[in-house]
Amino acid sequence: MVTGFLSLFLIDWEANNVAKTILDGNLVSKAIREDLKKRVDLLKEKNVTPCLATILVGDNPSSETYVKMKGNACAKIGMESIRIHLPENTSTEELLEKINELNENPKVHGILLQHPVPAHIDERLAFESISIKKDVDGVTSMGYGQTALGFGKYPACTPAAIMEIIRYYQIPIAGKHAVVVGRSPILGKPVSALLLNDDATVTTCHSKTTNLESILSQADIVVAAVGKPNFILGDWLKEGAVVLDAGYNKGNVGDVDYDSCYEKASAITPVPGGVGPVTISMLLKHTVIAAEEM
Ligand SMILES: Nc1nc2c(c(=O)[nH]1)N[C@@H](CN(C=O)c1ccc(C(=O)N[C@@H](CCC(=O)O)C(=O)O)cc1)CN2
Repeated sequence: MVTGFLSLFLIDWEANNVAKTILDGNLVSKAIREDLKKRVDLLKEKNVTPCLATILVGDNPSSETYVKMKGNACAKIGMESIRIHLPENTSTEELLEKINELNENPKVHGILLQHPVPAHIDERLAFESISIKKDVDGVTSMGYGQTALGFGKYPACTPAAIMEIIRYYQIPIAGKHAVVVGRSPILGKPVSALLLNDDATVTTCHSKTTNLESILSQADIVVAAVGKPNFILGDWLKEGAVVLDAGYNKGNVGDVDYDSCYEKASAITPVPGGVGPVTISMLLKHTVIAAEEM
């Protein structure tokens, strides 16, 4: 029997129904990078320094920031990085040539081609030219296929980050209804596959989906990967849903309207400080694995 202040507190707790968890990507990231630092030190004792090559084409300021963040993150845990910055007018052939050089460079364990590339470049062809052994960003069709079949070594990094956050916070997914909003090749499609592989019942929604709100109202887990700022509203959610916001819109704004979704959710990732930092940690992790397996 609970009496007094405690009983009032419990009634209030039950009335609000859900305890909130802010899914802290910086915390998850810190744990991953601490482990990676130790693994990098061990590799260095064997004269192997994990090395990530990043390729940026053009002058998109956000992409410049992300590539810089990746290079800095490598340095912080003792990894090497090679930063290649190609001009906006680079041709597809020139880009393929550069990727080929990196494929053949034995010092390089992982290759990242920053998306998006300028419109005149065939991005798919460029992604496909990355050696599967060095596809630490999970962008090749072979990498995606392996991920979908459940034996991929390097799933695309944002989907991998979402799964890592789910694991870190021990959020149950088997038998849960996960709704992914977005179907891009390096986000919506692979995260749907990863959730399915972990026994969620997955609905993938996209721009032609009718009744999005009604589908979302049945979701236990929502992954927002739509690329539209503040798009998902709290009113659309089931009480107690877990919300993972993979949006990275201008001004560090997510795809989820945080304040209204926070009210409804039992757990939610913020932007910034949610999926983003873990995405970079997964890229480092995949590169370290590639170096370990060399
Ligand atoms: N080849 C790829 N291109 C792109 C990917 C990718 O995974 N592979 N993802 C996105 C952008 N992205 C990485 O490239 C990315 C975006 C945002 C963050 C991040 O940590 N954001 C911070 C805030 C940023 C800041 O402080 O300025 C956060 O959310 O806390 C990391 C990676 C597109 N392209």
